[in-house]
Amino acid sequence: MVIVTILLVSVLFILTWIIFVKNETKRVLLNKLPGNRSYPLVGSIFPLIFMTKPERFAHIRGLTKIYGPLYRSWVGPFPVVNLTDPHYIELILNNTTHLGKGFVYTFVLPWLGEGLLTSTGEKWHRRRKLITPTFHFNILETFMDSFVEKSKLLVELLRKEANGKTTFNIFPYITNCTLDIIAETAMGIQVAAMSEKDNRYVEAVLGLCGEVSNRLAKPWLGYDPIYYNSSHGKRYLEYLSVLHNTTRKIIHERSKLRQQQTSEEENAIEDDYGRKKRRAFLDLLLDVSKDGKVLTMEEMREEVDTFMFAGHDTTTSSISWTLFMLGLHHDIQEKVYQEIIQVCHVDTPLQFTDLSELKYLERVLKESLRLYPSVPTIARMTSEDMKIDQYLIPKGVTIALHIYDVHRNPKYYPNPEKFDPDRFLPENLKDRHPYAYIPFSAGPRNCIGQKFALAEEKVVLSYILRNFKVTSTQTIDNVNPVQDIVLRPSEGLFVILEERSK
Ligand code: HEM
Repeated sequence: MVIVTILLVSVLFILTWIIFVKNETKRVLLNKLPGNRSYPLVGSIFPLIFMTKPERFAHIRGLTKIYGPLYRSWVGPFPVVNLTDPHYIELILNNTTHLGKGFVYTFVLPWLGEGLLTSTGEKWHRRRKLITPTFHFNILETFMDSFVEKSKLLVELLRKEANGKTTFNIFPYITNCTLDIIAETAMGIQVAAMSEKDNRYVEAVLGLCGEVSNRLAKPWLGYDPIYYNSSHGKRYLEYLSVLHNTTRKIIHERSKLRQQQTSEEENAIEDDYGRKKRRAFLDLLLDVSKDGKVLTMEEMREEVDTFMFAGHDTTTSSISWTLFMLGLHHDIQEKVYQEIIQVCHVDTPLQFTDLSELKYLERVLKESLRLYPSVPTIARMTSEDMKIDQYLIPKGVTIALHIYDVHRNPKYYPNPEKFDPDRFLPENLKDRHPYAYIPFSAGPRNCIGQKFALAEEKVVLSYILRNFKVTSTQTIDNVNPVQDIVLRPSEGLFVILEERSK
């Protein structure tokens, strides 16, 4: 054991030294940018090592205040340029050159492989073209039945907690609901997460995302030989096995269902429950993987993993933070409620056409995503040298785009901490910089599921808010956000629900 440790430490030093020497030119150029002091091996993120996750999140926010909207940091031996002003963000996102992702994404490669989120170059381009039609606006209408059905089930489950006095964590309820929705709409199968008590898939997503953020804060864990021999790496592999087993099972179940279908059923316009039939995202993947020419089985698994994750964890975060904010602002919640009872009829389910009428709810959702963007930071890799202001940023540098900080920049959002949905009234939008609001990123690699997300969120929130009055029992100051890929409350989001009279 001692020999293995000595060997691993020696490998670590040699690797760090090689990267250090290789990065000499980059170091000279990037050290011209403002930024905090850097140390060998750990780079400039030394303070993060001793911090809790909420402290790390708060610390990174503080760096913008100290160094401004353009600063550099060193994550171990890797350079990162950080941007928090829309003018700089536009240079990266509105550009077809820097489409590759930063080194951070390599930590999710064993899980998501080279799916749409992580792939680059020609591979990404082909996949994006292939998958885009399955999330087209026109297809959303066929998902409505599923959004409504799952929302109703969620309301029934929440009813058991809604006694007007018990405080409980609403986050897991929302997670199970969005998981059921993505499984049914995109994969065409039922995972019944809402009916299970402890869902291993959900636990594994949470655990694996947490491991990725640990790797970032402890640079020595960035080296695979060290990581996979540590307790962290071993846990990562356990989570990975649960996740891949789940997605393989999903693919298997959908294939079996398709084989059982007669050609009559296949061509039917409606399913057995009289709901409009749709071609699920997974059906498209299965069709083009038949002979392995367009996608191999493993490539299909990568996309299923990508969409299962990106399609539920982000919407969970957004719905939950919206409820949290409404639970703190009862006046705004009341306005949303009034709109919902105007638009939605008691006896008939919410219709797709109703969604565009829920204008105030939409502004509330947008404002919540401004303050609590589900993905607080994204990254790109420069694929050629570029200039930002007077600084030359060389090829091969990770650019971190801090969406969270852009959205709280007082230059674009006066009194930025204030929850004010009217910031999204058309008259207040017209003069705002187009890259000052980017919860779904922007440009060619923007979120493919953003219309899906907004439609789903409106339905789920309408059903919850029509049935219950929500009160948050945490404050903004003690809710402690953390970034485990997605923005999460460190301990959960605690609320009291009170049943509304029908
Ligand atoms: C509130 C909900 C959501 C938010 C805030 C959100 C946000 C984002 C962001 C910021 C990106 C850019 C990531 C990057 O550059 O690394 C992204 C990409 C992506 N999102 Fe979403 N997302 C949401 C919901 C969804 C849903 C529901 C799906 C699928 C059904 C989805 C699928 C994807 C995929 C596949 C990509 C990669 C696109 C590409 O690179 O071509 N997202 N999303």
